[in-house]
Amino acid sequence: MTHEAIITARGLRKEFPSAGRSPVVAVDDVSFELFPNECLAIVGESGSGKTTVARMLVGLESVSGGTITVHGNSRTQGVHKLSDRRRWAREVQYVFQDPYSSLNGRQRIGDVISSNVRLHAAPSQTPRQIQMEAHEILESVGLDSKFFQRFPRELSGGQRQRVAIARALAAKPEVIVLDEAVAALDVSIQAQILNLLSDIRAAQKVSYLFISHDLAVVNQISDRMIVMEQGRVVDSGATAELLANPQHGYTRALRAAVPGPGWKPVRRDKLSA
Ligand SMILES: Nc1ncnc2c1ncn2[C@@H]1O[C@H](COP(=O)(O)OP(=O)(O)OP(=O)(O)O)[C@@H](O)[C@H]1O
Repeated sequence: MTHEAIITARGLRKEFPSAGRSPVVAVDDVSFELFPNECLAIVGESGSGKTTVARMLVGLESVSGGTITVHGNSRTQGVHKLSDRRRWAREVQYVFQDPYSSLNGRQRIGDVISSNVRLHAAPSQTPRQIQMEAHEILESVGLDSKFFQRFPRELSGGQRQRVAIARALAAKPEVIVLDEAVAALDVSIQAQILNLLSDIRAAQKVSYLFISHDLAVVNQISDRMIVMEQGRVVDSGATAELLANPQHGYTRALRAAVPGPGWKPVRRDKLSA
């Protein structure tokens, strides 16, 4: 891991207006860094502000205070030019929680992927090369050529989430934000997707900002984590250490709430994935 962060958030703040009352402070003084090829988890219960942080990063929400930069370039002001939008998209892609609503039902899977490849392709790339690349990307997420002609409704939840990951990869991003990306899936399918994400990270040197309320999942995939409660970061550190020895009462409470007999943190160096 080099020491130059890709993403740097400093004192990030988000207020939402609330009719007749003082604004809701969804994110309050949040700071973190994301380094190349690492997986940083943002953990917290529903409403703690995780998604709002991610939405500010990708420009889906304005920033009320503080800064968020990618390679030192501010994302606080938003972008207007198409070329800047494309650059932002190449830097950071977003995979949403719900694989059922995040894909356009009328678009074939092949088109979902090839349209994103095309958007970020070099001008010299031919349509045939773009098609081939789209096939390769689908293959890399475990979906063979027969999926190219299919529609989202013909796929399972896990397969759809593979498509959503493939669509993100088509932009060749440096960072993928995974926002509760396995939360809607059965536990066995979750494990397959987490393994896939680990394989992709090993092969492609991509970084993940992995948003989740589920410490068992975070334990499997992330190197470091920050814990959010009511908009603030209350705990942070290496995932295995923090889960073994949570510093903050809130992290201890989250940790204690993880279901399953004999649940214990797994050291990353003992993980096979
Ligand atoms: N557009 C909005 N307008 C007003 N309040 C909002 C808006 N979006 C989020 N909030 C509020 O901001 C707070 C943080 O929400 P956020 O969705 O970021 O939390 P979260 O930790 O991601 O939870 P979840 O996993 O349920 O999405 C909540 O109190 C939420 O109600």
